[in-house]
Amino acid sequence: MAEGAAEVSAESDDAGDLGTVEPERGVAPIKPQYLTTKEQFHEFLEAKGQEKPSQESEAVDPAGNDLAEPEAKRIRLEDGQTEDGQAEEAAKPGEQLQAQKRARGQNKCRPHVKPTHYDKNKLCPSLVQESAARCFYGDRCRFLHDVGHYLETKPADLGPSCVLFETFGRCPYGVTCRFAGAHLGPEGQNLVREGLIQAPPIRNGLDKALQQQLRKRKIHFKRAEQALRQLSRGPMPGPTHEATVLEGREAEGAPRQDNCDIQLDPQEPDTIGPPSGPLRTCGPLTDEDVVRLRPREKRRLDISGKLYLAPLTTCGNLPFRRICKRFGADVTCGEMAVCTNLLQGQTSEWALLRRHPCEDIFGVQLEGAFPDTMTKCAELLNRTIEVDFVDINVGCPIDLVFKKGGGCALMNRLAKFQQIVRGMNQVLDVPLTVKLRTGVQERVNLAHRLLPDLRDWGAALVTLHGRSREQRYTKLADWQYIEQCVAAAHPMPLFGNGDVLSYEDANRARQTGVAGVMIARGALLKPWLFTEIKEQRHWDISSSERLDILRDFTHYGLEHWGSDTQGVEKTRRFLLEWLSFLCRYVPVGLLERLPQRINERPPYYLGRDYLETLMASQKAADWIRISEMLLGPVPPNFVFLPKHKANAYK
Ligand SMILES: Cc1cc2nc3c(=O)[nH]c(=O)nc-3n(C[C@H](O)[C@H](O)[C@H](O)COP(=O)(O)O)c2cc1C
Repeated sequence: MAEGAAEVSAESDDAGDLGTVEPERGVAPIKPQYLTTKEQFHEFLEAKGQEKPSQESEAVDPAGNDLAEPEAKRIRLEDGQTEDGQAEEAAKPGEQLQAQKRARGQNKCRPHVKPTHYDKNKLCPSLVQESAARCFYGDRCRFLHDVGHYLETKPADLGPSCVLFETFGRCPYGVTCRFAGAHLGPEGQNLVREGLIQAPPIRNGLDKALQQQLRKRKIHFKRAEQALRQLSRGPMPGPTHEATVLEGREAEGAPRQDNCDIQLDPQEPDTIGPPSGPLRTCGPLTDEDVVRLRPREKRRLDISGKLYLAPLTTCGNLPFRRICKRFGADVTCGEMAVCTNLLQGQTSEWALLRRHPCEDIFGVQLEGAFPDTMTKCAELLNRTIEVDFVDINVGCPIDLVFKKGGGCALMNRLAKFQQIVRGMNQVLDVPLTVKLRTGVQERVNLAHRLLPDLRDWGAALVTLHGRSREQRYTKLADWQYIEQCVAAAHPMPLFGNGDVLSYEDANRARQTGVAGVMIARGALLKPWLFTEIKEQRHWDISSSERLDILRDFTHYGLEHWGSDTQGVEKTRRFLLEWLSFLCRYVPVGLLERLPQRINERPPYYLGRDYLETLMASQKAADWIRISEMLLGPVPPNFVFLPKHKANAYK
C-alpha cells in the first residue's frame, strides 16, 4: 500500500509460550526494585519533563531545544482515545462491542494529515533545484519566488549540522533544508564541500517516462499476455527464459529503465518486455553479447539458514531496514505494494519498492486478487527494478484486501491462486515466493494442503506465519503446525514466522526443520535481535545506545524522505510509529527471568535512568518527546495517533 497511506492490521498481541496453541497471557517478570505504579510512573516523567533538560537530554538534543514545555498542551489526540493512543474503556455494557472494535489492532479513524504540498509559504522548487532554470508555471505558480520573504517565514533551523551535507558534501534541499545554516554561504548560496561524495543512486525509482506510459495505459505486456493466454488454455509448463542482450546487461547490474529495450520506442511505444521477433539490440552484436544470448535458467534464491526481516507495512520502511541490516538481518523485503496501484504508476506505491545498496538480498511484496493484474505487474517489475525475488502476500488479513479476493482469501480461491502463481512465475526471471498464513478460520488449517501445489506451480520458497486470519495476533503462532508443514513443502524450502523475540525462540523455531526464520515484531521491539541470534546472547543494551539507534534512523530518514519540513515531519511520523512498538521492549538487566516473551505485557517500571523510563512509556506524548530530542519541536497543532495499536493488549 502507498507509502504513508497503508492500512494493515497489526492486531493486539496476546500472551503465552511459543509453541502452545492456547497461550496464557503473561506479565513480563521485572525485578521488584524497578516496579512502580502507573501514577508514579507518569508523575516521574511529568516531573522530569518540567525540569530543564538534564545533561543526558542536552547531549541528545541537536537543536538545544528546551524540552521542558509539556507536550500535552500542544498535542491533540483523537476523540475517544486516551493519551496513550488506546481506546477509553467502555463504561456501559451497550458500548462494549464498540469499544472492543476500537481496541482491536488498528486506529482506523486516525486524523488525516494535510499534505504540505500547497503550502503557500513553500518555496518554488525551481529555486531549490539547481538544474531547473526557471519556473515552468510563471505567474500562475502558487509557490513563493522571493527567497528573502521565504526565509522570513521559515521556522528556525532544527540543528547546527545537516546529515546530507555531512555525508555527501551537498544538500539538495538547499535553502529549504531545516538544517540549512550548515550549508548556506553569506549570500544564501547552497555550499558544496570539497571531496563531494556522490549520493547512492536511487534504486527502483519510477522513471518519469514509464510513469506517463503507465498512466496513459500505453504499455503492452507481451509476455504476461502470452502467459495468460496459455493459462486460459490449461496449466502451463515450467518457466522458460529466453536470454536477451537486455537481460545480459541487467545481469551486469545496468539500470534497467535506461536500457534500450525498455525505453519507449517511437516505433513501438506501447511495448515492454523481450521482443518476440528478431532481437533488437542497442548496436552491433559482439562475441560477448552472443555468449549472453544463451538460454539461461531462472535465477536461484538460496537463503536457507538466513535471518529474514519480514515485510512490514509502514514500519518496514527503507530507513528501518537499514537499521536491521546493520544488526545482522540477511534478507529484507519491501512493504506490501498493491499491484493495481503500481500498474497505474502511483508514485507513493512505487516508493515502496526502493532498495538501499546495503540490502544485498532484497525482495518486493505484491498484493492482488487477479491473475491478469498480478502477472502484468510481475512483468513490469521484472523489467524495471532490481530485486532478488518477488513475494506474493497471501497472508494479508485486512478486510479491504480480503473482500476483493486478495491476501488470505486466495487460500480459498485455488484456481485464481494457481493462475497467479503460474502466470507470475512465467514472466519473472527472479524467483517467486509466497507468504501464507495457516488458513482463514481458526480451526481450519489450509497451508499443509496448499504447499505441495505451490511447489508444483513453481514457487521457489514459502513463508508460513503460524496463525490464521481469524486469530490475528490473539494466539501464539502454532510452531507445531509449521513443523508439520515443513514435510508437506519438501523439497521446497519453508520459512517459519511467528513470535520470535530472542535467540532461544529462534533456536526452538529452527528445531522444527524450517529452512529459515522470518522476524517481524521482534525486529520492531529490538532491531538488535538479529545480532543476539547470530551471537547467541542477550544484549543488555543501554538507553543511550538505543537512542543512538533512533538517531541513526532519523539520519537515514532525512536522507530518504528529505531534510526540508516535509521530510522532517515524515521522518518523525515513521519514528513515532516505530516508537509505538519499541516501548514494549523490557531491558535485559531489569528482567528477573530471561528472555522476554512477545506475549508478555510489561508492567509499569522505572528504568535505570530517565531515558530508559521514557522509552518504556506507552503514551504518545512521551514518544513525541523522544522525537523532539532528535528532530526538534513538533509543528503547531501536531496530531499523532499510531496506525497500529501495538501498545494495546487485549
Ligand atoms: C506493523 C506490521 C506490519 C505488517 N505488514 C505486513 C506486510 O506488509 N506484509 C506481510 O506479509 N505481513 C505483514 N505483517 C505481518 C508480519 O510480516 C508477520 O507475518 C507477523 O507479524 C507475524 O510475525 P511476528 O510474530 O514475528 O510479528 C505486518 C505485521 C506488523 C506488526
